[in-house]
Amino acid sequence: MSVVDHPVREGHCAGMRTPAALASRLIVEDVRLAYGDVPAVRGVSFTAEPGEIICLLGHSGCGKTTLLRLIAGIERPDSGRILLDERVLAGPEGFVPPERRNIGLVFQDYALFPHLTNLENVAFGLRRMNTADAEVEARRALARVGLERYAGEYPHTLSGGEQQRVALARALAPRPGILLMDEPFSGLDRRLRDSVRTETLNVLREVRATSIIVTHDPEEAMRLGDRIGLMRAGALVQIGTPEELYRHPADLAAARFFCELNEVPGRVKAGMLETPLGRWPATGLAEGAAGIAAIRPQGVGLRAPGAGRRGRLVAHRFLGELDLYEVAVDGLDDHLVARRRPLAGLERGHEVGVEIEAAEVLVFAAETS
Ligand SMILES: Nc1ncnc2c1ncn2[C@@H]1O[C@H](COP(=O)(O)OP(=O)(O)OP(=O)(O)O)[C@@H](O)[C@H]1O
Repeated sequence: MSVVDHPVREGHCAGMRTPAALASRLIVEDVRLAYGDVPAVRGVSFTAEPGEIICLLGHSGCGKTTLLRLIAGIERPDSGRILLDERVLAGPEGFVPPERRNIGLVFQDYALFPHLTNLENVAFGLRRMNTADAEVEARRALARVGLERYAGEYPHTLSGGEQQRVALARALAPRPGILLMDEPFSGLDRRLRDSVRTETLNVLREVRATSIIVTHDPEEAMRLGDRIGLMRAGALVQIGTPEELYRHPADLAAARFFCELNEVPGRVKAGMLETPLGRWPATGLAEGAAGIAAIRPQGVGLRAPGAGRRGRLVAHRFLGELDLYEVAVDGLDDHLVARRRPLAGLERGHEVGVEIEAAEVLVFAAETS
C-alpha cells in the first residue's frame, strides 16, 4: 500500500497552529488470518487507547507484520473485527480499503520517492489539498522532525536516520488517526538507532499519535511502548506495560524474552518449588509438579566462602558496569550466571558463597515439550 494515499481529515485547515495527529482508539477483536494452512494471526484482541504507543514484539514469523497489515487494510481478516473509534474497518459488516482508513504507515526501508525532494515526498500525502496549503503543511511536518532546512534536497543526500524522519513526517502530515510502524529503526546502525528512536518518540508524544510499532527487539519495545504486546505463533501471549511484562511474564518463554535466565529445575512440595538452590513460592502449580526457578543473573549474589551455597568461580568476563561471572554450584548440573559489579580479588578457581535474591526469582511450570 502506498503510504501517501491517505485522505486529509475533514475540517483540516492549513492555518492551524499546532498540526497534530487526531488520535483514535483502535480496537482489534478476535482477528484471525491464515495463509493456506499457515495460521499467521490466531484470534488476536486488544485495544490501543488514543495517543497510546503499543509495541508488537516477537520473534521472526510470529505474525507481527501480518497483524499490522490487517490493521492497515492490506490484508482482510478471515474472521474478527477491526475498529477505529466507532468505525468498523474490517469485519462481517464490511471492509474499508487502505486508502480510506486514515492510517499512516512507516516502513523499515522508508519507501521515499528518490526523484522527489523531501518536501515533495511529504506533500505527496497531502495532494487532496491545494498545492499552496499542502506545501505549508508539509513544511510544518518537516519542521516537526527537525528537517525543514533540507526541504529542497533529495532523500539520497540524507543519512539513514534523517530519511527515517522524512518518512515519519510524510506519514504524520495527513494527521492520521493511527500510525503503524514496521521495524522502523532496524535499518539504522546502533549508534544512530538510539538517537533516531528518541527523536521519534518525542515526535509521537508531541503529536499524541496512537501508534503501533512492530519490533523484534525487547529493549526497543521497553524504551518505546506504553504497553508491549508479546506475540508468539500468531497469538498475543501477553499485553501490558514494560514493567508488567518484565516483572510478571505470562510464562517461561515470555520471561526469557526480556532477560537471560538461570533455569533451575525443581519439584513442588507444600506449595513451594524445592530446588538445590533454595525454595520459592510455587503459586498456581500443583503439588508434586515439576517446575523451573528462573533466576535473573543480577539476583545471583556472590559472597565470601561460607555464606549461602558453596560455589567455585569458573569464568569471569569484564563487561564494564556489571561483569559476568560463571559459577559452578554444588548440586547443580549447569553453571550459574551472575551479573555483578566487578569484585576485586575474585579470580577463576576461587571459592565463593552463592546467595539468591528472592525478588529476582520467577517460578514457572516446567515446559512439557
Ligand atoms: N504472503 C504470505 N503468504 C504465505 N505465508 C505468509 C505470508 N506472509 C506471512 N506468511 C507466514 O505467516 C507467518 C507470520 O508472518 P509475519 O511476517 O507476520 O511474521 P513476523 O512476526 O512479522 O516476522 P518477521 O519479523 O520476520 O517479519 C509466518 O509463518 C510467515 O511465513
